[in-house]
Amino acid sequence: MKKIEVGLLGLGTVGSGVLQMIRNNEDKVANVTGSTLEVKKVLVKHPERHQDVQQTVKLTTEINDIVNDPDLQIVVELIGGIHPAKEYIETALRNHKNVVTANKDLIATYGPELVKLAHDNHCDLMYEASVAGGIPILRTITNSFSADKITEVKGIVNGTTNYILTQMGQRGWSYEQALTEAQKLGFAEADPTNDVTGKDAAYKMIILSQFAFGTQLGLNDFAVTGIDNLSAFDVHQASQFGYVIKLVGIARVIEDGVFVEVAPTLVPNDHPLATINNEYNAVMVTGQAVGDTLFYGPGAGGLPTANSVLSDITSVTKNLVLKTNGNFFNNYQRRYIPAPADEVIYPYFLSITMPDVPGQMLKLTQIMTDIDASFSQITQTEADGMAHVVIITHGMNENQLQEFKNRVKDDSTIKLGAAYKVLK
Ligand SMILES: NC(=O)C1=CN([C@@H]2O[C@H](COP(=O)(O)OP(=O)(O)OC[C@H]3O[C@@H](n4cnc5c(N)ncnc54)[C@H](OP(=O)(O)O)[C@@H]3O)[C@@H](O)[C@H]2O)C=CC1
Ligand SMILES: N[C@@H](CC=O)C(=O)O
Ligand code: NA
Repeated sequence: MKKIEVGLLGLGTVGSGVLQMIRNNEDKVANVTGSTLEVKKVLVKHPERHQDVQQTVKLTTEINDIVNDPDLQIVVELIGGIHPAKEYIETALRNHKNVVTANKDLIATYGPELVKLAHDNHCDLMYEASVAGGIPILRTITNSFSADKITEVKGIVNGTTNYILTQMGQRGWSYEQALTEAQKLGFAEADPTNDVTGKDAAYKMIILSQFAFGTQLGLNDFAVTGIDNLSAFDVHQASQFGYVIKLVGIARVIEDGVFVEVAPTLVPNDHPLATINNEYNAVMVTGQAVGDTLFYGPGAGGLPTANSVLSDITSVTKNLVLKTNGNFFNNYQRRYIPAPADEVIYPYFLSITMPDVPGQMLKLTQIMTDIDASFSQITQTEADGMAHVVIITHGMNENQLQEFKNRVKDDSTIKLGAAYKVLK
């Protein structure tokens, strides 16, 4: 049986999982692909931290040991971040090595140019693990929705923030305590800023939009809000109304355009996304023909993510056996047109502080009336002479919301704390 040699870049949470899975599932991989897999070399930064594997695999700190090794046919990039991962992948592709990566930062930012480089060199470039860790979502969209018109992809695509929100809500942990635990468990990025600010989820929505709608978005094309400013008060108020706040990514076809956003969002308690807890993710794909479908699984963690990496490695291996490498992982392409703001309509959760004096509520009601918006639910609590008013509106479009924000900004007595979309 043919042997395929693999070079691994990175031996952290995911890299260790990949090494373990290749070794533990040797027979099945051989059976499925018609070829055996061997990890020949692993690139690390701190070899002294990996003494446990030093007897069984060659560790190196020199990238050229891997990208210039003529025997290696697959390079698996699991170091993360843009640089030097980008340069390492480029060299590997130029040297005709097939590449598998879990790096959403890189694919969301430089995907098209890396895809072209792979294609020009007749190599595969696959990245199933870059979105929603262990959920096989990219291959599902590209293969199983190939003919249906996808109208919306939305979901929880960051494990760290979902873990933090769950632990804060269910166990009363502080934000810091929950984040520290998510880091210990290997869910968070090396620098968790991207997780908590929503950037990691935004990268994943960029990739999901490529697969679902063929669009090539950049981070500046849509609004991204993380959970780093989410207040415990708002979480509590939302729960009083029968909602849970989740960090949700939405990519939805509206008219001829696509609306994309990542933000804390109110999810009704009986909505499937409300039940997704801890590091688990869920992606809801709606197709014109199929209707709603839901894909659920661990969004972070070593072995679950390694499983997605292995699905790519075995696909590349099958292509090597059949000599069919060099096809696009996803080849749907369409020009991105932003959705018209007046057609992006959602109810909103508005959290407002204002002096607890006569006439204030009238002012707020007047602003809502002026912008032609209306209340669906409203509560008021008082503390220290201030009224904290929480409103759930009826559907408002983005222009109305902006007008509301402008009007509130112009009124020195009314302070808008949060404006979150509400899912139905
Ligand atoms: N963790 C998760 O749950 C998920 C992660 N991902 C993605 O997978 C990738 C890897 O993540 P993860 O395993 O968590 O990351 P880790 O931080 O756990 O591991 C990174 C590994 O890369 C090595 N490394 C980092 N920089 C360099 C460098 N310049 N040269 C050589 N080696 C380097 C480190 O070496 P050393 O150990 O010697 O320091 C380490 O072994 C990232 O792109 C991440 O976004 C995707 C889905 C889920
Ligand atoms: N840090 C990411 C890891 C997977 O992509 C997350 O928490 O989801
Ligand atoms: Na995936």
